[in-house]
Amino acid sequence: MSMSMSMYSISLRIRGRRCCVIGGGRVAERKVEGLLKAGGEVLVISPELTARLREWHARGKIEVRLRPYCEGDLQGAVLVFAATDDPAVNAAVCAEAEQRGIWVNDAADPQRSTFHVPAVLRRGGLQIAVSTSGAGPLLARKIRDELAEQYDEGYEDFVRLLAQLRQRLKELDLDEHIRHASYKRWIADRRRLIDWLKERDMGREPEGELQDLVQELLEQMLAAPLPERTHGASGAEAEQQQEESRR
Ligand SMILES: C[C@@]1(CC(=O)O)C2=NC(=C\c3[nH]c(c(CCC(=O)O)c3CC(=O)O)Cc3[nH]c(c(CC(=O)O)c3CCC(=O)O)/C=C3\N/C(=C\2)[C@@H](CCC(=O)O)[C@]3(C)CC(=O)O)/[C@H]1CCC(=O)O
Ligand SMILES: NC(=O)c1ccc[n+]([C@@H]2O[C@H](COP(=O)([O-])OP(=O)(O)OC[C@H]3O[C@@H](n4cnc5c(N)ncnc54)[C@H](O)[C@@H]3O)[C@@H](O)[C@H]2O)c1
Repeated sequence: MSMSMSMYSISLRIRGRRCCVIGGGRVAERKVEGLLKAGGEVLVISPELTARLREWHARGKIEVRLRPYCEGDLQGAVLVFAATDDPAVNAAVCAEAEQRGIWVNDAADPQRSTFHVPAVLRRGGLQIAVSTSGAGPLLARKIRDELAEQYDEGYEDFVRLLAQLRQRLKELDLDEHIRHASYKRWIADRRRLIDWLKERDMGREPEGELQDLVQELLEQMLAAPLPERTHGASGAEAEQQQEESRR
C-alpha cells in the first residue's frame, strides 16, 4: 500500500479531449459514463459491448472500434483506461500508455495504474471525490452515498449563486476584510440560503432571476453591520471567533 498511499488528487478538464477505454464490459461502461459527464471525447475499443455502450454508440455519444486492442490505438489520447478481463491485454495497454507518456488506469491493478478513479458525488459545480487509494473501492462508494444525504441537491443551485455572488463581490471595490467576511458569512449561512433557493424553485428560474437574488443579497450585506475586525488575534483565531459567535 505504501506506493498508493501517496496519490495526488486533481480535477481534469477533459472536454473535447480524447479518452481511450479498452474493453466494453461493466467496468468500462462505468468509466465511460464518468468521462461523458465531463464532456470527454470517448473512444471505446472492444470486440464486445454492454447494452448501454451500444446505445451510446448508436446515439453518437461515443466512438467505437469493435475489435480487440492493437498497439497504436492510444495515439492522441490524454487518458487511457485498461478495462478488459485479460491481464495480459491490460498490461500491454499500460505499457503503450507509459511509453507515450499518457496517464493510465488498469481496472484490475491499482499499483500499475498511474491514476485511480474516485467515487464522486456531483452537485453541479460542487464535486466531492472519495478515494481510498485502492484500499477498498466499496468503502469509497459507501462514504460517497453517505455524503449524498448531507450535501443534497440544493447545493447545485447554491454553488451557482455563490459563483455569481463572488463575481459581483470582486467587482465592488470593497476592503478585502469586508469582502472576505461577507463571503464567509454566506458560506456559514448556506443552509438558510439553500432553503431560500428551494422555496423560490431556482432550478427552473431563468438566469435573470438569479441575478435579482444576487442583488438582494449584496444589498443586505452592504446594509448589515459586518463582524468586527478582531485585533490581536491571528487570521485563523479571528475566523474561529466569528464562527463561534454565529452559533
Ligand atoms: C470508486 C470506483 C470508481 C469507478 O470505478 O468509477 C472504483 N471502483 C468502484 C467500484 C468497484 N470496484 C470493485 C467492485 C467490486 C467489489 C469489490 O471487489 O470490492 C466495485 C463495485 C461495483 O463494481 O459495483 C472492485 C475492484 N476495484 C479495483 C479492483 C482491483 C484491485 O483492487 O486490485 C477491484 C477488484 C477486481 C477483482 O477482484 O476482479 C480497483 C479500483 N477501483 C477504483 C475505483 C480505484 C480505487 C478507488 C479507491 O480506492 O477509492 C481502482 C484502484 C482503480 C480504478 O478503477 O480507478 C467505483 C465505485 C464508485 C461508483 O460506483 O460510482
Ligand atoms: N476497477 C474497478 O472498479 C473494477 C471493478 C470490478 C472489477 N474490476 C476488474 O476489471 C476487469 C473488467 O471487469 P468487467 O466486469 O468489466 O469484465 P467484463 O467481462 O464484463 O468485460 C470485459 C471486456 O473486455 C473486453 N475485451 C476482452 N479482450 C479484449 C481485448 N483484447 N481488447 C479489447 N477488449 C477486450 C471484452 O469484450 C469485454 O467487453 C476485471 O479484470 C475485473 O477484475 C475492476
